[in-house]
Amino acid sequence: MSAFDPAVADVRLRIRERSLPLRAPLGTATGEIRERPVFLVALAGTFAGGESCRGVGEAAPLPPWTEPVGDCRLALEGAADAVAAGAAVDLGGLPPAARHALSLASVDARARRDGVPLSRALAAAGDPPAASVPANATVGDGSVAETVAAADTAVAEGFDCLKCKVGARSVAEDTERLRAVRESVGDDVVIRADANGAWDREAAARAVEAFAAPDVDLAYLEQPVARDDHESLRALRGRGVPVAVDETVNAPDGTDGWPDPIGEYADVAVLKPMAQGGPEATVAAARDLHDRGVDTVVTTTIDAAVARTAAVHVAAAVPGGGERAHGLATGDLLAADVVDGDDDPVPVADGRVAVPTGPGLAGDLFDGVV
Ligand SMILES: O=C(O)CCC(=O)c1ccccc1C(=O)O
Ligand SMILES: [Mg+2]
Repeated sequence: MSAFDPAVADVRLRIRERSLPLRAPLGTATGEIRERPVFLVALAGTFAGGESCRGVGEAAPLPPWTEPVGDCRLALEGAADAVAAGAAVDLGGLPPAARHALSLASVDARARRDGVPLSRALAAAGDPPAASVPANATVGDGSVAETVAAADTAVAEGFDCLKCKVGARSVAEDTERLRAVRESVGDDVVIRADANGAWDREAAARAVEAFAAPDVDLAYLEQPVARDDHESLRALRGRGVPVAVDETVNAPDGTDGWPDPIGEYADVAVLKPMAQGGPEATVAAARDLHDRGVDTVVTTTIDAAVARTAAVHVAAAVPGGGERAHGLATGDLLAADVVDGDDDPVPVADGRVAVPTGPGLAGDLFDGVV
């Protein structure tokens, strides 16, 4: 009997820790991201029906979206020890990145046993997952010239949606950056901005007013104010720029702190599977949000290829997931990954990612990485 999946016998859990440097630091309003610690986990055992059970998962902890790396390591080591001792592991009691790793390994194993892609296993029964999903390019903080150069490169690569980091400099400078990007890329490209909670209500209101102007034409502004400044989120609605929430709905302590009713506080919810505790929890949250009139955009926390591939399956399975761009073009931000670029099962081509069609995450592609 498995510790965290009652259908699995003789269960074993292997963990491998790595640290993946970014090619260049990603500038955000809360500092630079330079390196990503990741834990790869392999689940092996035997299903009750006698079929072999193999699944791969990943935890890529990143505060404040998830628990710190040390807590994640302890949680995973504790789970592996419990599994080895035949004791129960309560996935719900683990912090989100550790929970993501184990629930991903578990759903990958079940989808591989059933011979269906992870996206199919995650989607609602009568609702086929998207075959491909659009992705936005992620443009870090930088000077006007650097921002325009990054935007132009992304558009030349085929992206028609850009997400620019803002909030690291003044609202006036960010407006200048976005206006210059709009001027350079033209009217057919969707531009989003992400302030990572940098502003108070007054600065955010100035930003919204400036970004609503036709010479910027922002599609949405992500996390303009601090995660728990719910009333400012509500006050910023309906002023010409849709509001997206990220940190507000991706906190390590779960959904308890979400503003309610969420539809009064946000037009769009950015869901990070790594912060939501796994693929299944993320799809469930997206369905709930959809019922409340809030669209979901799925993004990574700059994860390694295992969790990035899982996020692509999740994006394909959420309601309307094939129709809007997701934050899934983060593989190229890494200087090294757990598979070579040539083996990446979810490359971005022309601004889209094809959803892998093999069983589970990507067939047995990741079995060697743990
Ligand atoms: O959404 C994207 O384009 C990529 C993901 C991204 O921006 C991100 C990556 C790591 C940590 C936080 C964030 C964020 O959305 O704030
Ligand atoms: Mg964000």
